[in-house]
Amino acid sequence: MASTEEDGSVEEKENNNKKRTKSAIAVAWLTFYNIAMTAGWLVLAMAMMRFYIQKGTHKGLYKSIARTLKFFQTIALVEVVHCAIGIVRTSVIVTGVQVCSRIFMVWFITNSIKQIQNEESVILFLAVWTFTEITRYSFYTFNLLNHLPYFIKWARYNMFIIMYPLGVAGELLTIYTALPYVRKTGMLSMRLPNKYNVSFDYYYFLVIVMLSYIPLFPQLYFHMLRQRRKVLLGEIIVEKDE
Ligand SMILES: CCCCCCCCCCCCC[C@@H](O)CC(=O)SCCNC(=O)CCNC(=O)[C@H](O)C(C)(C)COP(=O)(O)OP(=O)(O)OC[C@H]1O[C@@H](n2cnc3c(N)ncnc32)[C@H](O)[C@@H]1OP(=O)(O)O
Repeated sequence: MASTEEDGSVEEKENNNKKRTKSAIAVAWLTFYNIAMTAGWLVLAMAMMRFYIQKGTHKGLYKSIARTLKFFQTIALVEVVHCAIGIVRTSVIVTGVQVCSRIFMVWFITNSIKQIQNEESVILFLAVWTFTEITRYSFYTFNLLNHLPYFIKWARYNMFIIMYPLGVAGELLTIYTALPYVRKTGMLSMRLPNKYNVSFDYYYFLVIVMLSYIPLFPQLYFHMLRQRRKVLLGEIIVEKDE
């Protein structure tokens, strides 16, 4: 009996040690990840400002930062994995929608349709994303290091109130501007007859994407409002299990 109890406590200790080691690894990885992402978006911010100061126009700005933007925005897919394996307490669905819609904007809209790259709406969503991500990743970094300045916490949970609608406006305007080019060129579309016997019209797909902002965006926005109440006002919020 005594030995069983002893075994039990050894096992328990081992499990606790494992949990501690795992969370230490998770914390180390997240700290590294968030520092790298803060740096990446800071580089983007500086590149955009330098371009604008030197050239005095936004024309050509997207092209000049496209590679860095594609790299750091695509890497953000890792955040869906963070949620899925449980190292951050965030919904996979909320994070998935946020990250995938951004990746879609970057790769399948702005990168694929050269004619729209100089639109003001592109600069609008780029500026908003950049500001948001610098704030968000520095918030996570300082939080993990237990040295979170209040102004970063304040900015993380207040600026989105304006930034989210502005970012969405930039994204929707960009897709809207892309529609005539997509219709004219028939890009990424498949018309019948073809050997796969499949028809796909990218133009209508984009219309559906635009419409999908109506049910999806409020969910992201209200999620952030709930997070805001929890973090800034200390409200206890019971989230439904997924
Ligand atoms: C294929 C075609 C798809 C087309 C889809 C079309 C539909 C699209 C509709 C959607 C529109 C989106 C538009 C969007 O792109 C526009 C913009 O972004 S504009 C700029 C403004 N944006 C924002 O402010 C972004 C706000 N969103 C977010 O911050 C996140 O993405 C979100 C997942 C929504 C919310 O974040 P989260 O739930 O993680 O909240 P918290 O930050 O409070 O964190 C919760 C806890 O998790 C910990 N955490 C999370 N991530 C990390 C990390 N990287 N490192 C460390 N810790 C992390 C965090 O600390 C919290 O922990 P705890 O509760 O323990 O304190």
